[in-house]
Amino acid sequence: MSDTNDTPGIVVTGTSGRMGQMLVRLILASDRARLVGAVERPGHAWIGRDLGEAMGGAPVGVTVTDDALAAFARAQAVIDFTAPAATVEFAALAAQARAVHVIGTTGLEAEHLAKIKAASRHAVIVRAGNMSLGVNLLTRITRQVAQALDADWDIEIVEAHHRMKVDAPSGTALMLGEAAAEGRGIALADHRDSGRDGITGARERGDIGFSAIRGGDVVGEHDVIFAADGERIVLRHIATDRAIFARGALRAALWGQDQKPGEYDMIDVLGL
Ligand SMILES: NC(=O)C1=CN([C@@H]2O[C@H](COP(=O)(O)OP(=O)(O)OC[C@H]3O[C@@H](n4cnc5c(N)ncnc54)[C@H](OP(=O)(O)O)[C@@H]3O)[C@@H](O)[C@H]2O)C=CC1
Ligand SMILES: O=C(O)C1=N[C@H](C(=O)O)C[C@H](O)C1
Repeated sequence: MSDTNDTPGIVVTGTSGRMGQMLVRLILASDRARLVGAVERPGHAWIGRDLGEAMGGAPVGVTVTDDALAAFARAQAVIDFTAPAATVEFAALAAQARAVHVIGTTGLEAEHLAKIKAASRHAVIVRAGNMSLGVNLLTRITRQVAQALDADWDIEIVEAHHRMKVDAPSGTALMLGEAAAEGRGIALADHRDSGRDGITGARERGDIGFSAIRGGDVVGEHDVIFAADGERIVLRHIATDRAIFARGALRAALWGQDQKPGEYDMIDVLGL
């Protein structure tokens, strides 16, 4: 049963996480959406508590639950920055509840993506490895530059993130790699070179290389390097505040209200 208030009701999953807390604050401050649910995994210390109090502030009237389906059934959208196994489960439940599912989770593999695609037959899913305007614009620029240059220009993607990040290459790096491959007219899967270590041999012409740095509290930095003999082009995005991802996700949740079931990305949302 849906809530009757005019603005879309939103459930945030993984509310105790870095992105979860950022999303909660953004939605509570928004006059375009309402927070109607907060989901954590069974056994989490926040279950049964008021979300605001669990976050160390004033009560907000939303009790943290592990019953995702019941929460989703009261919502028009679910914003989900958690982990691959949880996201696949949430995709099926959001589809059952006919709620828009905004997926920011990265590290998704083919088996996860297939299940998300299946769920998108019944509901709107917006998924992107990076929800910021800047990075999505950078994917467009990357595609354009890759299209203009031939394989004499080696493409390398270097990313840096905080010490707690669990997946590599980052979702953003893969988005940028896909954009470069598209511009060059090749399949990334056939030319991806990540995790160099030891006697690797010389670089394969036409490959797209990935390197990952992990340390400190880096929010997210990405360089797309086009390196030729005698010159180099570097396209760079630096995130200094996770609010850019949260704002993009909320925008996607609102945009998704008017769409037909299917799988979308931030390029669709932003109209880039
Ligand atoms: N697309 C984008 O723009 C961005 C994507 N991300 C991605 O979002 C994801 C989360 O990042 P971040 O917030 O930094 O990570 P955190 O580890 O801080 O947060 C993840 C949260 O999800 C929770 N969670 C995991 N499994 C479940 C479950 N089954 N049910 C409910 N909650 C669950 C975790 O709880 P617990 O601690 O109990 O495991 C945790 O609270 C990552 O994949 C990251 O790469 C991050 C920023 C931007
Ligand atoms: O885990 C993070 O923090 C981030 N993850 C996303 C990614 O994998 O690219 C987006 C952003 O860079 C922050």
